[in-house]
Amino acid sequence: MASHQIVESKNEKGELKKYGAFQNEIYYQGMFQNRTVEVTTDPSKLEKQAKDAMNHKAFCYIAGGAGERATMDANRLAFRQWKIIPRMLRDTTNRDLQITLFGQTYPTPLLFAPVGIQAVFHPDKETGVAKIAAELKVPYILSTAAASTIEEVAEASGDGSPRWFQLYWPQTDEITISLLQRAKKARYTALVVTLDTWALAWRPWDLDTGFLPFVKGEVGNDVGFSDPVFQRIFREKHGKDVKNDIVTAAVAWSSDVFSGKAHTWEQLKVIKENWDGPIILKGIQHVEDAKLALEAGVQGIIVSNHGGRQMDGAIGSLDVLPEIVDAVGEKLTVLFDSGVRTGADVIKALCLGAKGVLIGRPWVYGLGIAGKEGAKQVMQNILADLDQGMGLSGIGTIANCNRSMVRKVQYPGDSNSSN
Ligand SMILES: Cc1cc2nc3c(=O)[nH]c(=O)nc-3n(C[C@H](O)[C@H](O)[C@H](O)COP(=O)(O)O)c2cc1C
Ligand SMILES: O=C(O)C(=O)c1ccccc1
Repeated sequence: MASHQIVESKNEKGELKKYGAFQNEIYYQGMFQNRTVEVTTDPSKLEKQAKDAMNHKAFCYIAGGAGERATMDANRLAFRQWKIIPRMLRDTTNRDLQITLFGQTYPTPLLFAPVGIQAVFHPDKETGVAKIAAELKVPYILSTAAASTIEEVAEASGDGSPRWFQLYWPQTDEITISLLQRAKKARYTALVVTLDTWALAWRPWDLDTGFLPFVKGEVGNDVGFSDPVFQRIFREKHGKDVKNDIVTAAVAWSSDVFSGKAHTWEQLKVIKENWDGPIILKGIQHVEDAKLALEAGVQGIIVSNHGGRQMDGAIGSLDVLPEIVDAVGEKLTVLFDSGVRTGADVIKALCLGAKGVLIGRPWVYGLGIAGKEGAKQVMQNILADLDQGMGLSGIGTIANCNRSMVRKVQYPGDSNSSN
């Protein structure tokens, strides 16, 4: 049972713990109070725990969203309104959480969403999270806006561990191609191209706290600053090396990557010509864009509104998932993120047709609270909750998730807690 192996661990005598399944592992730790890190198991308390533990600006950066956070609310409300209809008298004692994406099998349906500048949350940063992701065998998706380099994260994640690269698409093709070559060489197996953040949104919390460290050159430019093509172009233009003027270099890098200029469908050609593995477009919300993605010849999409951090007023991401799956789900691998907080949320997204689910803020809070082990604990909690919830819903394998098991119902009291 691949889903059980990854949480097997040994006691002091070297015996395998008899509690193998995800939920038993967490129950066991809770009952005997031997959790190695104290991250709450209550999703509605996680944000508050992070707020108390973290530097104020860094906390606001994670917890904040675009505008009045209406899309963040819509993401949660959509999850509240979709309800699970459990099945009974099915043998689901041994659950299998495996999925297969692009020919690769993974023991769970979760992925670490790409998250930038992780050094501002904890010194463990990307390299630390990549390590615990490898331990969990959950794919780690490295952001272009990282505080570690492509090569450092590959090294930390180790041979054979699943890692994908997320591209913030530079305006300069030569730089794009160089990033893709580096990611290929460092054996990232899939490429996520984020489409919704060619300019940063109006984010009041960051504006009010003055949080934009990568533009000032403080942190978060490691992928760019370590790039030989970016370095050469910078030298030619400015007559000096990146390392001798990181403030100017940061402006040059961030204005190439977050240029305020959207690319076009035609320009995807450059990426397709320079990447051998699967290409996944992140930030799709409109069914017509999903169809254009199919026409463009990519292999997957991530139905996402960036966790409500980009277009405020945009629809809750879960609400567009069914129509997108109906339109392209047989031909494209449809992944999902935005607003996933619990095991039940994962089940809902899978029942609505997602083939895998990315987790954003929750593990970042865990990272802020207790470093990489905190991030790991949060993912394990969601996995345990998912494992248990699958059993209680009569779902033995991920393939059993289907639309007959969910229904949209609007109760007057539905609220948007667990942001
Ligand atoms: C602090 C933070 C930084 C993020 N940085 C990136 C990034 O560098 N690249 C990217 O594609 N998405 C980024 N995202 C968006 C996530 O990948 C994901 O779409 C989002 O967090 C999902 O919503 P959720 O937080 O409600 O789970 C970031 C999200 C957060 C919270
Ligand atoms: O904050 C984000 O959502 C994001 O995608 C980002 C943008 C710039 C730098 C780092 C992360």
